[in-house]
Amino acid sequence: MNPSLNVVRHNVDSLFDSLWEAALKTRVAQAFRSNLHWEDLMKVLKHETGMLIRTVPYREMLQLRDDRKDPVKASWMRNKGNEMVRRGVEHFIEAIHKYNESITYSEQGSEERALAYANRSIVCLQLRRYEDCLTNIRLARESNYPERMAEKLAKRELKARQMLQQPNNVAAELTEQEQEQLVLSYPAHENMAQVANCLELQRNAKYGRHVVTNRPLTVGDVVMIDAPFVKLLGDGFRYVLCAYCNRETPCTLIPCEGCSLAMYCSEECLSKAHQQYHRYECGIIRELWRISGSGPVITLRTVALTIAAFDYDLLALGEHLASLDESSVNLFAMDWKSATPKDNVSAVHVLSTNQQHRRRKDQAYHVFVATLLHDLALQRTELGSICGTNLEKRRLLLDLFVRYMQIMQCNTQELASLAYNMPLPWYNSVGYGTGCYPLISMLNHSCAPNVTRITLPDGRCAIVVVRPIAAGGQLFDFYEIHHLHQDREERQTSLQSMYHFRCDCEACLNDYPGPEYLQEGDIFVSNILTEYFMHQESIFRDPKKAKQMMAKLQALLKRIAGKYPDFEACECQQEFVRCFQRVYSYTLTTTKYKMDGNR
Ligand SMILES: C[S@@+](CC[C@H](N)C(=O)[O-])C[C@H]1O[C@@H](n2cnc3c(N)ncnc32)[C@H](O)[C@@H]1O
Repeated sequence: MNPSLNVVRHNVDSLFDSLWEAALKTRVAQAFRSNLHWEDLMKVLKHETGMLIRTVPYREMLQLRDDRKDPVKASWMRNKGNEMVRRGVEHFIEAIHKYNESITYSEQGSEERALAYANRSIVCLQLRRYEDCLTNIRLARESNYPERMAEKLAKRELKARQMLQQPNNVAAELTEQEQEQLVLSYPAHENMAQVANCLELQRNAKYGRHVVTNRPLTVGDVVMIDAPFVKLLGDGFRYVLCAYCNRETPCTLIPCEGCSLAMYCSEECLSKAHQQYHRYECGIIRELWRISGSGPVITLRTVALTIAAFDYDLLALGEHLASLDESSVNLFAMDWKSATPKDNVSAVHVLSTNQQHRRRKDQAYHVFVATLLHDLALQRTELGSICGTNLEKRRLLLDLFVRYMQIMQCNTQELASLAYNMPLPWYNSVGYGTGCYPLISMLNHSCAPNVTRITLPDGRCAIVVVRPIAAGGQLFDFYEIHHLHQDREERQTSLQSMYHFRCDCEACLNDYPGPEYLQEGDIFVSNILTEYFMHQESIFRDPKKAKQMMAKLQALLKRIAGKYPDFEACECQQEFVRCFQRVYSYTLTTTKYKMDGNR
C-alpha cells in the first residue's frame, strides 16, 4: 500500500484510482485470469474490495464528517444573506439562498432559525410576496423568535396584511403557473395508460430491447408519458425547489431536522420523503454528494425505495428477486394499471446493467463505490438497524448497491425545465435533477434522434416525435449527446464509456454537422423562423403565443423534416422543442428574477 494515501485528501474517484494502482489492479487481474463466470468474478471483486477497504482509513482520506446542525454556520450564512439585501446590493434571490442555507444548518426551535425565517420575511416583502412574508413570520414565531424583537415582526406582519388588502396589489411573478395538460396522441395500450398502443417492444442482438412503431408517426405526436421510479434534485437547486415534489418555492422552504441538506415545500412533502426514502439517506446524503456526486446518491435512494416497497423486509425482497426470471419480465406486457410497488421494483431491477460489456476497471470501480456506500449506510443510516448483524441481509444490500449503481449509470435521464438565461433574453433548458423512468429506459440512442423527452411539471416525462418515423421504424432518444452539441469523436468516446456501445447512428455514419453548424445571423428560407427569432422574447413571455408559434413550427417541421440535417430543419426542430417545453414543461422563475435585478 502506498503510504502517501494517508495524507492526501481524496474524493471517491481519486481514492479509487490510487487504490487501483496500488493494489486492486493486480488482485483483479488475478481473478480475471482464472476465467471465472462473471457472477463468481463479481463475488471475488466484492470480497477483494471489502478486504481492501477494511485496511484503508478511507474516512480520514475522504475527510468524512457527520452531518450535524451547526449554529455557527447558520449564523454565518444568515449574515451573508444580510449582506445581499443591503441597499445598493439588493440581490434578493441570492439572499433567499443564503437564508435557506442558514435555516438548514440551524437547530430546531433555535433563535438562529427564527432569525433566518424573519430575515427571509423581509425579502419576501421586498419581492411583494406578502403571503410568503406572513408564512415566514409564522415560522419565525413558532421557532422561538426573541421577545425583544417581537415588535419588528408585528410591524412587518401588519404591512404585509395591508398590502394584501390593496386592490391593485400586483401578484409577484414567482407564482404558480397554469400549465397545459399533455395527453397521448393515440389510444393507450390496454395494460399501459402511459404508452400509445402503436408502440411495441422488440429485442435483437444489436440493440437489445428497443421500441418500434407499427404505424407512421408524425412531428409533434406524443407517444409515451412515463412516471419516474426515483428522482433526485440537482445539487444546485436545493435552496430553490422542494426536494420531494420539485415545486419552485424558495421563499417558504422548510428543512429536514436530521440533515443540513434537504428542504421541502411543506410538512406533507417532508414526511412523505422521510417515509419513502430519506430516512435511509439522511445521515450520509451531504457527504455522499460531496465525495462522489449524484450517482451513489440516486443509487442509495433507489435501494431505499426498493426496500420500502417490501415493507422493509429485506429477506422477502431477496426471495422476490431470487425468484424473478429476468428474461421473462417484459415491461410492455406488464399490467401497469394494477401494478403494485413490488411490480415497479421488478421493472427497475431488469433494466440494463451492461454488466457483460464493462471493463475490469469499470466493474471494480462500481464495486468499490458500492462497498463504501454499503459501509456508510450500515453505520450511519436506518439501514444499519434493518440489517443488524444478519449476513444474508448485509450481502443482499451490497448486491443491490452494485447492481443499481450500474443500472442508474445507463438508465437515468435529466429532469429539465426552462429557465431565463441571460445575457440573451432567452429561455433555455436547464437540468434540475435526474430520474429513472422504466418504460422510457427501453428507448435506444441516436445522435440525430427522432423523439425528444419533455419533463412535465409533475415530474412525469413525455416522449414527443421530432422527425417522422415510418411504420416499423425504431424510436431513438438521445442520451444528452447530440450531433449539434458535440463532434463525432467526442460523442463516440462518451457513449462507449457511459453506455458501452459503439454508436453507428445516421449522424455518426454520415458525419452530420457539429456544434458550429447553427450560428447566429443565419438566413432562413422560411419566414416562420425569421418571425420566431424576431419576436422570441415576447413569445416566451406568453405561453399562449408560445403555443401558436409551436403549431407554426410544427407545421414547418413536418414540411421540411425530410431535408434533415439541412440547417433550417435542425434549427426548426430545436425551436419547436423549446416552444413545446414552454407550453407543457416547467419554467423556473427564480433565475429570471435574478436577472431582472430581483424585482
Ligand atoms: C437505456 S438502455 C436502452 C434499452 C436497452 N437496449 C435494453 O435492452 O435495456 C441503454 C443501453 O442500451 C444500449 N443501446 C442504446 N442505444 C444503442 C444503440 N444505438 N446501439 C446499440 N446499443 C444501444 C446500450 O447498451 C445502452 O447502455
